[in-house]
Amino acid sequence: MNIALFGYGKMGKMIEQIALKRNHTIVAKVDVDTTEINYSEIDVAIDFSMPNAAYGNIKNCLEHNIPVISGTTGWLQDYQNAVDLCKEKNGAFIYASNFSLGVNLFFELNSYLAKMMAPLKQYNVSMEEIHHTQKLDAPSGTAITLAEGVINETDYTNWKLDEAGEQEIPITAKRIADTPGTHTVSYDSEVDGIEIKHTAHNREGFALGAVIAAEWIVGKSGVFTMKDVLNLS
Ligand SMILES: NC(=O)C1=CN([C@@H]2O[C@H](COP(=O)(O)OP(=O)(O)OC[C@H]3O[C@@H](n4cnc5c(N)ncnc54)[C@H](O)[C@@H]3O)[C@@H](O)[C@H]2O)C=CC1
Ligand SMILES: O=C(O)C1=N[C@H](C(=O)O)C[C@H](O)C1
Repeated sequence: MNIALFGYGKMGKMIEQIALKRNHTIVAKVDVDTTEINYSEIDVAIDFSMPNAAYGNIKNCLEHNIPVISGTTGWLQDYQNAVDLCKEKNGAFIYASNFSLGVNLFFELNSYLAKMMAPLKQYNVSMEEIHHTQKLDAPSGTAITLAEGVINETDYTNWKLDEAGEQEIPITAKRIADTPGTHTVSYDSEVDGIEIKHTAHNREGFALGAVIAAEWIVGKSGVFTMKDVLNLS
């Protein structure tokens, strides 16, 4: 497969390594200073760029009928526009806040636990995410997906960074050097606590998941999620 990388930073470079090992060809490495892109040779685009760049990259690819995988976080105010454009162009698009298999299993576990905890009003939920110090957005996309998973199963209505109101899930974002991504969901009562935690040891899991999603989407049309790719419930 001919892959174009949009964003050639930490993730772009890791995805390149994994893609080459899986016998794909990288036909473009598009970064902030790229002036020309030959769309005709691209089978699929993988965007891990920046919050202010992701939607523009996705739009350009969909307008050139290129299927797009996006892992960039912090641009979701434009997600619905991407969905609408994808449908209008009969294109193919996946956004995932986290492409790793482990986190996608963790999302399922989070929803299952939230469903069990929903009637137990003596427990309050909270979340913590820890990432490296170069991360631009907070809270992480993964923490937002986890919060949405809890909101779908409980009476919580929203999430909030730091101090939260009555029906809101408080999310704490910490920035510590060289931390690829750690997410904890906690339920606390006066007498005990329950925690589930996912720790990324490096970026390989994210990159492999993105390449698997790219392999999966070629030849399809529609807006998909990692649940579709991994065939999860
Ligand atoms: N969904 C997932 O599984 C994961 C998502 N991420 C997200 O992916 C994004 C990238 O992460 P990193 O590679 O760690 O960041 P990074 O800062 O190392 O790389 C981002 C790259 O995008 C480039 N860029 C800026 N404007 C651009 C434009 N208009 N077009 C193309 N490239 C442009 C930057 O110059 C930089 O090289 C972040 O939003 C991060 O939160 C990161 C890891 C996993
Ligand atoms: O910026 C990162 O590094 C990561 N970003 C994603 C997020 O915001 O959840 C995924 C992963 O946690 C690493």
